[in-house]
Amino acid sequence: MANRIMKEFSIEEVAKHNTEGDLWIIIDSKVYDLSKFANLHPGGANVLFADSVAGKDATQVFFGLHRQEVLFKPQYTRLQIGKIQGQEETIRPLAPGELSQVPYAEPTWLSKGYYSPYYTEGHRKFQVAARRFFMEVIQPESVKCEESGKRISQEVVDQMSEANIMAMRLGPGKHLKGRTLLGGVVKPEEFDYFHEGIIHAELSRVSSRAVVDGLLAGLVIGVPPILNYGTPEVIAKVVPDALAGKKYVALAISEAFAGSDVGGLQTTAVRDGDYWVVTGTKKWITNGTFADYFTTGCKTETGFTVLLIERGPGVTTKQIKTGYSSVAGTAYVIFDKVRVPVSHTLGKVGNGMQVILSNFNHERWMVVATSISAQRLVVEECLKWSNQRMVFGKPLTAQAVIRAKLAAMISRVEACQNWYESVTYQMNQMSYNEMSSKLAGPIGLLKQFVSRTARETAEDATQVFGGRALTTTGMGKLIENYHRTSGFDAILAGAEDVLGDLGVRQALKKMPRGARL
Ligand code: HEM
Repeated sequence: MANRIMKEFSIEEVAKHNTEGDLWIIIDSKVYDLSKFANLHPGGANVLFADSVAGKDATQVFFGLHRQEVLFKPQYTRLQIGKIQGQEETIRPLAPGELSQVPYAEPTWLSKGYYSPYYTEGHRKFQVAARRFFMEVIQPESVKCEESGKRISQEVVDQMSEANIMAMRLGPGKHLKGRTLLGGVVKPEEFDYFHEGIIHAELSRVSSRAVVDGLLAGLVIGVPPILNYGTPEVIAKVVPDALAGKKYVALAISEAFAGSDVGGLQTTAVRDGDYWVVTGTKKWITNGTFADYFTTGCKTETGFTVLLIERGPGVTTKQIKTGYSSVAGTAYVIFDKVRVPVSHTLGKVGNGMQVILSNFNHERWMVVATSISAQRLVVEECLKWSNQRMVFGKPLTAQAVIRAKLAAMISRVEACQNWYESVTYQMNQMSYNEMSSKLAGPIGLLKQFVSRTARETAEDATQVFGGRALTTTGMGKLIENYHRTSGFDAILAGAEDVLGDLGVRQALKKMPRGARL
């Protein structure tokens, strides 16, 4: 539309076209001819013939009922026949990479005029490139997959692997060596956890909760145990293909018998010469429906052991219907006497708990990063909506009760963000082992806090949006999705209460023996 030369009309001229069969309206300085469209309008024809709409400037009423993206759909863009003389549009979508100017819609470090002790100009450049990539490549795919429930397309996986998104989602480390990250905007040796957090945040900003998981979250949690505990042969066989998007990996720990209680698992692996024979079931396995490899927690004679199981004879996966879209590929996995080479043992036999626990920190921190970004988007949606929505002749923000909800939402997301940044800074300074011993507790507490505030914000946002928050399409569609799925973060990667308890138990272990009042 920007390239088309627009005819200019006066307000008086538009006003003459106000009848059935000859209907024009103005939205944000643009003139639309709805004469033929009226009978196709999803909201019905008669609402368009109202005196306050037909031939008039309908900007306010339009934005009380539609998201701006409606106007940018090609079939509706075509309805524009010109613009009003002397007026310019004020409402436009953000360009790829552009920051939102809505207060609190971006973290402080991205807000003009504010400072950060953690983020550098390099992080900022990286963020711009990441936002552009996620808006251009991932957002359209997210909308498509969320609707169809189909897994992410191979074309998008290929683009992600070309930009090395999957490799970056695993965090800093040797696996980045020699890779060109997002077109070279950051060098592998400079890449830190703040960079990685940006990837998670930008992904979550453009994707529904299910798509965040569908975009290969299984790999993010399933590959680190291979990288950290696999033999060089196993790493060479699996990791390059996984990071190139040619093979898919899932982490298979939880079972119907045991979720956060890893000690209660019942999948068994019994030695038979150079093989393990694995029998058991796994539940809630993200990306499991399409995974080629399963990083699997098993009970062995001498304790808990992690094995890498390749899809093959004896491995069956079934899709589980969940409260979010099947794009995440959540699976029930059955291992029926599966023969697994002993060389596919990750770490020492009986030492599986360490393999899994050390991985949990990164997974939980990632959930925190994605969850905060989603929460922030909800704050932005609520600020915009309550500002534009007119009730009893005033914006919704004229109601003190709405402002109080906004205050609570903003405070929660800012608290989460600041705690997250402080933990991320610690991660940047610590070795992997140091992180395991010093940050398991704080990350558990942080995740508990973030998933709780997420659900409180989901409740508040639903009240702010009212009935619109109950439908999967239209004004409140993001809020509906968030309200339905924000609880996932309170369960996946460790149940909220268990994580809070972990944090306290870790603190109690470190209490000085002589601590007294
Ligand atoms: C270019 C002009 C317009 C287009 C392309 C358009 C398009 C649409 C679309 C696609 C929907 C389905 C819901 C959604 O996706 O948001 C819708 C719903 C609706 N539209 Fe329009 N519309 C236009 C103008 C108007 C105007 C001026 C009014 C003024 C009364 C209006 C009233 C409604 C109503 C009442 C609904 C139902 C909303 C709901 O279910 O919550 N539309 N419109």
